[in-house]
Amino acid sequence: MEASVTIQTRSGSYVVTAGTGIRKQVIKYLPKSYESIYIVSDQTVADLYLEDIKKQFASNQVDSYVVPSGEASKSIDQYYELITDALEKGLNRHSLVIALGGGVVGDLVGFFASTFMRGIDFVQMPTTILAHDSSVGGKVGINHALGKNLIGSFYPPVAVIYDVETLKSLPLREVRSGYAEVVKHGFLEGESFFRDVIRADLTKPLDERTLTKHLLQGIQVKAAVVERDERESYHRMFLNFGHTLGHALESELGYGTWTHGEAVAIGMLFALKVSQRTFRVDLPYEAYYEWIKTNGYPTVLPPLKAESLINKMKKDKKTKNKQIQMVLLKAVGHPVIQQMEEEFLYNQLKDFLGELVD
Ligand SMILES: NC(=O)c1ccc[n+]([C@@H]2O[C@H](COP(=O)([O-])OP(=O)(O)OC[C@H]3O[C@@H](n4cnc5c(N)ncnc54)[C@H](O)[C@@H]3O)[C@@H](O)[C@H]2O)c1
Ligand SMILES: O=C(O)C(=O)C[C@@H](O)[C@H](O)[C@H](O)COP(=O)(O)O
Ligand SMILES: [Zn+2]
Repeated sequence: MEASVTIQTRSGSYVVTAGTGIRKQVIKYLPKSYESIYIVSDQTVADLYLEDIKKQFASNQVDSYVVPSGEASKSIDQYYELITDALEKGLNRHSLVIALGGGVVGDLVGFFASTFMRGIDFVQMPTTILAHDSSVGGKVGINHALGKNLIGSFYPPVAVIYDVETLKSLPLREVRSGYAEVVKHGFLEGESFFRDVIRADLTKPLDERTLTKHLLQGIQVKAAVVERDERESYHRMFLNFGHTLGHALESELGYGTWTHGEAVAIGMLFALKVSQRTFRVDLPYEAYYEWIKTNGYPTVLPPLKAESLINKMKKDKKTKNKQIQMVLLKAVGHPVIQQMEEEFLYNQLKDFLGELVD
């Protein structure tokens, strides 16, 4: 199986190829040849797949660097260490950087590539379900103690090489986490995709055809938005559905305590509730809540202060005129950007946290 989607934006175009076993033919998907190759991965992924990629290049042409697995690697310290290592190894503007891993590696390495010598080419080689989202669209960056992804840039890769075979080694927690972004794409696209996604039973081994179909549908939803509004002047904000609270939770709980997908899953539940109360519409809140519970997403929160979360939400990049903006739904497939009145939002959040606390 192999399928490709071309992403065409004002800043250029690149091809996303998804297929089984394609990590073993990297050179086939590169847009040109390079003086040297620098592969960056995390420890877990490197142990599993780094050698498969490395051995495709001459030994005097390829170098690699391995970062610790997990969200904590999206840090300014890790970024600086990467720059130092690359300088020591003699990387230059004729080199190619390969980000082999999930969203953490993709975001960190993409940001490194965007700033190293004012920018060198990089390729995304996603290895998680979640990275069907993170590897496409060119958002790269790292975290700050005050908020998620607050340091970053828009820097598209020159290619995305997505070997879906690597997803077989993902632990259940990461399958769940990745599916949160798949269901997000369903909420944004419409009833049919959404209903199809929440039919998935993540606790059982995933049917490869269904998984690949969901990933490609998700990539297409994302590609269409990115092509329309790469730099997020308006429509791209829709891709932030569930993220205003989700990012605040990640930061407030401590990066890596909850996965990105777990936090976004709860963020979407909250966004559905707020949407229903704001627009007096009937959304599939119960069906979605049931799906996340049955599939083992965390639905019980440790005690958290609504006030602290609201302060984190104010640091969100969508904030305008000091007012929090959330992505809400008028219907499945009909997202809107809504300026939130602070007292209303605070009360909604307080109620919501009360319902989810142990
Ligand atoms: N740039 C974007 O558009 C965008 C979009 C969505 C999410 N993100 C970011 O992505 C990050 C989350 O990405 P993630 O969920 O992929 O996390 P991740 O990169 O930390 O990977 C999750 C875990 O799975 C392990 N892993 C990765 N691939 C594996 C494989 N094939 N087999 C076994 N283990 C494997 C990793 O070592 C890690 O421990 C967050 O920082 C989030 O903010 C960015
Ligand atoms: O690509 C986008 O745009 C998204 O919002 C996708 C999100 O899933 C992703 O988590 C992204 O990193 C969030 O972007 P941010 O600008 O809010 O940090
Ligand atoms: Zn996300």
